[in-house]
Amino acid sequence: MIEALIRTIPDYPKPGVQFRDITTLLQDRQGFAAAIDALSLHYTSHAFDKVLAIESRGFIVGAALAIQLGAGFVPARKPGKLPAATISQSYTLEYGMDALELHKDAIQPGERVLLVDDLIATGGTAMAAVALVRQLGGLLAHATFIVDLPDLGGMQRLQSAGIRGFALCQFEGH
Ligand SMILES: O=P(O)(O)OC[C@H]1O[C@H](OP(=O)(O)OP(=O)(O)O)[C@H](O)[C@@H]1O
Ligand SMILES: Nc1ncnc2[nH]cnc12
Repeated sequence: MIEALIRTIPDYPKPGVQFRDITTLLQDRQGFAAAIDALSLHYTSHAFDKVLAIESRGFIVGAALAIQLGAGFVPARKPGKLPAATISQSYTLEYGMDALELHKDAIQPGERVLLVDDLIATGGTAMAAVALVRQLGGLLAHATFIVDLPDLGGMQRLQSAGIRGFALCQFEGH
């Protein structure tokens, strides 16, 4: 059901990319709630101090999930957006390059962190977030997504870093 509510836009933002658009899921009141419930249900036997979500689509999923899991919310933002002292990590995307920043005081050493984004493709974005959390001494063993694009290998990269990834649905191809 969740998969059926996600729209595919061919050749966006550049030729060859099949863009998996979650806005059609978010605008469906039952679909959005079902997605957050399913992600939350997956972690009933876990305890997290913080949900760390990635700008910008990750914020939508991460904020809702943080409330359901009873965790604090930490935004990982694109460069120049966070007002206090930050650490930074650059990465490559399916369609470009970018960087992520985290407030230095957003995570305390030993805190258990759940990484949240709407989608994992190459895993470049998620791995940058992992590096930032670990630099601050956070414990990051789980990452969760609505969509996984398995052909791009992101989940395997997470697994190699000792992180257990979970996604509600998969789309084959790019
Ligand atoms: O696994 P990867 O290859 O790193 O790609 C996944 C990332 O790409 C998208 O974000 P995007 O950078 O397009 O930003 P947005 O959320 O602001 O649209 C998506 O929301 C993930 O964060
Ligand atoms: N194919 C894709 N669809 C939507 N978001 C993405 N982020 C990276 N690749 C993507």
